[in-house]
Amino acid sequence: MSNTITFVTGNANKLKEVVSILSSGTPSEDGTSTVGKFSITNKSLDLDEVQGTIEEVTIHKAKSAATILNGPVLVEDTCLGFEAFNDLPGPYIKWFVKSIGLQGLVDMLYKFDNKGAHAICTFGYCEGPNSEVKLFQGKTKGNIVDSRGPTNFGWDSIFEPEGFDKTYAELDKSVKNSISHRFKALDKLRDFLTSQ
Ligand SMILES: O=P(O)(O)OP(=O)(O)OP(=O)(O)OC[C@H]1O[C@@H](n2cnc3c(O)ncnc32)[C@H](O)[C@@H]1O
Ligand SMILES: [Mg+2]
Repeated sequence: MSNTITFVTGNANKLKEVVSILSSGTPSEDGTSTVGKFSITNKSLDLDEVQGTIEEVTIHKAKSAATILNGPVLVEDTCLGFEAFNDLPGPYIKWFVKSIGLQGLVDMLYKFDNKGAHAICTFGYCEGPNSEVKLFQGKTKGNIVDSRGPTNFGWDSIFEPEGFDKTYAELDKSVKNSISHRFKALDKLRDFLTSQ
């Protein structure tokens, strides 16, 4: 089995965070990271996303990527769910951001006192087209607030993680990358890969 895993994503900001977290802040120049015996490289592809739970969406993404690339792949799907909405939009958050914007998301919670939200990141690792997909999930709780900070990465500017008075967008990248949903999921993935 090849020791090179391809991280497949169409999102440059995700990729930056993954490389930075896996290389503990000092990424190699070509964006490749090393975890245990594995070298993680990347490819930008927009994979089809099915409807379903975050697990189903991630498994489908991983299988599609492993089939297209015919080798070991890593994919990731990110959810943002509101407590007042029984964890919706969840895996559909991307389409909500696109269609109603950040202010629209804030307005969805206008009538509710509970502004609680969960950011969930799920990595799917698949060794090849006929292999099972292994999932690694991380969750960070926070609150939805009026947009503060740069708005270049998804819903970062309206999510204030619990225990902080800054949004993800206002926090130093190194701080976000030490508490985020993505960091927690990568911690589990790193444990798995280093034990292989
Ligand atoms: O190709 P993939 O990896 O699927 O990249 P994507 O941008 O389509 O990402 P998702 O399908 O996982 O959708 C997640 C949405 O949440 C956004 N997002 C993901 N991680 C985020 C983070 O850490 N902070 C803020 N927004 C984030 C992202 O921009 C999307 O709008
Ligand atoms: Mg996507």
